[in-house]
Amino acid sequence: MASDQQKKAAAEAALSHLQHANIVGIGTGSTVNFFIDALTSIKGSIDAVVSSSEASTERLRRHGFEVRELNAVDEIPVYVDGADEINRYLQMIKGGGGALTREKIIAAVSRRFICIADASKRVDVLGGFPLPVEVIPMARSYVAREMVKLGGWPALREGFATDNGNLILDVRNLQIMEPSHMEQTINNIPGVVTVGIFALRPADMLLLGTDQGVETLTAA
Ligand SMILES: O=C(CO)[C@H](O)[C@H](O)COP(=O)(O)O
Repeated sequence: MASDQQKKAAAEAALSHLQHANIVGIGTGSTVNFFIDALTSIKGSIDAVVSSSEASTERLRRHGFEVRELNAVDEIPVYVDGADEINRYLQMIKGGGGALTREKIIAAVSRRFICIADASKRVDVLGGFPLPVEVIPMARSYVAREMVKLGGWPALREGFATDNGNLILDVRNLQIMEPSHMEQTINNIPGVVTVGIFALRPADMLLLGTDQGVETLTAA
């Protein structure tokens, strides 16, 4: 099955895990785009959505969803988002689309985080995918040097600014054996807005599109 078909199958499977949530948190990326499209079939049962990026907001509005500011909601029952890599503990690397900061904030507010992904995203050790780090522009070189001290090879994502007006360093060559520790270490570097490791708040459930169908995984 092509990866797009796997993404679509995982996205559609997420519909049956919303459990009548009145507010749904929406991630960013091509898998989430399939989810947004599928969500239209139950639009009537959702009061509003909270979006993690301008791109998702635009798609949601086009489909007629009410997009609510995060500050206007107290709690989000369920958040659905993709991942660039995910391990057996449902810890992830995210940020391939550059929306990692807003994604991490919405994940923190949400009661349940459902990750939807194609089979290629499932890994034993995080770090094969270049780790995105959102940085304040004036700290770019300093943070890059700090990444080198950690053994990484940082590269500026050329011609890209996040929805928050910041830059992204994509860091290769990191074998992330202790994701929570690495998440804290990198987040503590002055100038880092967010690192794309989601380990301190992992997903609660993974819906993985595979050639054999959609597998449902909870943390090992
Ligand atoms: O973290 C993300 C965006 O910041 C995405 O969830 C991640 O990049 C996966 O994207 P896709 O569904 O297109 O493979």
